[in-house]
Amino acid sequence: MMIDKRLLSAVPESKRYIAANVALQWLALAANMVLVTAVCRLLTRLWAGTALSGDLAATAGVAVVALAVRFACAVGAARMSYLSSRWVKTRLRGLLYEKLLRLGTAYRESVQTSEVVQVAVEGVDQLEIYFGQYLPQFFYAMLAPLTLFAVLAPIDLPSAAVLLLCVPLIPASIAAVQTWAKKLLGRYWGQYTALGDTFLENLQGLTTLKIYEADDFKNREMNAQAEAFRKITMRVLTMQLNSITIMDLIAYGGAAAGMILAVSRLAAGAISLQGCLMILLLAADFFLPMRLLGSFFHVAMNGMAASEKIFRLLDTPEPARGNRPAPADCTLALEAVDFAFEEARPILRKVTMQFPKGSFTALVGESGCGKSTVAALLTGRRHGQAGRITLGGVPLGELDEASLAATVTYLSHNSYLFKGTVRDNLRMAAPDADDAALWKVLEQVRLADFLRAEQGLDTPLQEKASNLSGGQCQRLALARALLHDTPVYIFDEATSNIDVESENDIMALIRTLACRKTVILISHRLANVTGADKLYLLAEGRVAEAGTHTDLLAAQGAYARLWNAQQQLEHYTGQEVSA
Ligand SMILES: Nc1ncnc2c1ncn2[C@@H]1O[C@H](COP(=O)(O)OP(=O)(O)OP(=O)(O)O)[C@@H](O)[C@H]1O
Repeated sequence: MMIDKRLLSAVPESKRYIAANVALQWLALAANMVLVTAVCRLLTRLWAGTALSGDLAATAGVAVVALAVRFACAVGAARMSYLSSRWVKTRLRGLLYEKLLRLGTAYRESVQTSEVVQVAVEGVDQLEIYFGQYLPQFFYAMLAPLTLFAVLAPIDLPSAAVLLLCVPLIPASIAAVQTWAKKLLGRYWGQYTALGDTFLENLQGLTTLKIYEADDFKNREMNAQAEAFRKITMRVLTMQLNSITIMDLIAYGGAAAGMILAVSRLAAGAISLQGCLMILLLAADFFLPMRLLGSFFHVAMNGMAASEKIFRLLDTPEPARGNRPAPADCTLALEAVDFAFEEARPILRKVTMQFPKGSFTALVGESGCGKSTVAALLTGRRHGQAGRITLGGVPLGELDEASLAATVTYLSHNSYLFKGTVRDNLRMAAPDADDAALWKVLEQVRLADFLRAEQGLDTPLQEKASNLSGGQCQRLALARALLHDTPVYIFDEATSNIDVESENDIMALIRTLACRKTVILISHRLANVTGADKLYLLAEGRVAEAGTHTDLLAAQGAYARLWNAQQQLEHYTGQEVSA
């Protein structure tokens, strides 16, 4: 009940540090008992007037040694706590990291980024106390009263028995609140991650909120959420404080009961003065370890609530992953694929498409018709609910993920550029590429002149390359994609959000690339796709039309209507500009 076996077995290395910690605390207790015995003997002799001249020096010597041992044990136990905590952090964060890697590119299908951050940082920190302090204290709190009982029982069995029997009242009081506390802490963690989620989102979207003057509204919304979190935090603290007060009452009450009994036994002449003094001085030690355990317990419970989240993440089903290498024939195909984010709202229905090796295919259709979803399926970031998605006839699920990544490069309009230098960002696509190769792709995307005027390949980039323009970011992302040099490229609206000059440059590069690679181009602008070997028009989750630009125009269907509408618009805009 108070020890989570799965948690313990997740970090097996911590067991020996916990054992050493308990042993050191026990040694400190033994030193304390020796000290108390020596002091009590001296006091008794002084009281009786039988003290010898060397008694004081001998007791002082014992005291110095005992205190030195206690100090060394305390330092050692703290070191063991630290080592155990260090293992917990390393191991659990390692497990979480490996899990995310195994979930692969599809990880966001099952977990939210902010939850991963909170669980891996704060959640694991909570477990540091569970392993470093709570677990050693749990075992020591069992051992200490039994040891004291073994020492005091021969002196006076009734007093020692009363003290021992009162000790379990502390864990009993903890158990009484445990079920309730568990529920409360579960809710506390739920609200904590939800608040973190909102905070992260609002922080990322702060500029947008300012532009629309919606920051005040979001502020109130977050205040309400923070207030709810404050309330539940106060409830957790109240619960912990109340429980600590109850434990204190039991601890001091129990010790007092034992002491009163010992004094009355002394008055009745049933025990010696030295025995009575020993019981008086050691009575509190029966309860202190259990009392300390009680105070760690609430932190440990918090850690256990966090561990549920950790295990939920670790238990997230992983997509079936094979280990077959990508075949030489890099023809991609979708056969009768169904896909839905929510069951009630199908996005793709029985979609069949072929992207033969070396071909140039375009996906077009109205916004929201599922073009990017097809791209996500082809790159393994999403998984279809029915049908087959294959590369060279091999289902994607059977392919080794690295091999798929080495075959297909995906470039969207918001590819991630990392903080660092231009070289760092390019090198992640080709770690062995030399500077000449990097400059070559930068020339191709027409970014070289700009970078030469800056600091060349060492030009620093801020987070998300916020110190570059939209067109420059897009060109740099394209340079990185070209450097990756895979047989298949998927461009998903790679020219949206940028100026006409950049768009023309990038489109020219994509067309050149299409002469030697398999290219799949998703574009809302039909003028960009007229040269494609085949066009697929998606509508309402189905392939509505397929063929070359000329075929589809001749068919006079939805594509032709879309084409005419866009032509009219571009012609009209052109006239407006020239007028
Ligand atoms: N993570 C998601 N959860 C739920 N629904 C989603 C999610 N992502 C996309 N959708 C929905 O799936 C549908 C298809 O989205 P998709 O991004 O594939 O469209 P698209 O054709 O690429 O659109 P656009 O041209 O505007 O980029 C949309 O209706 C969208 O609302």
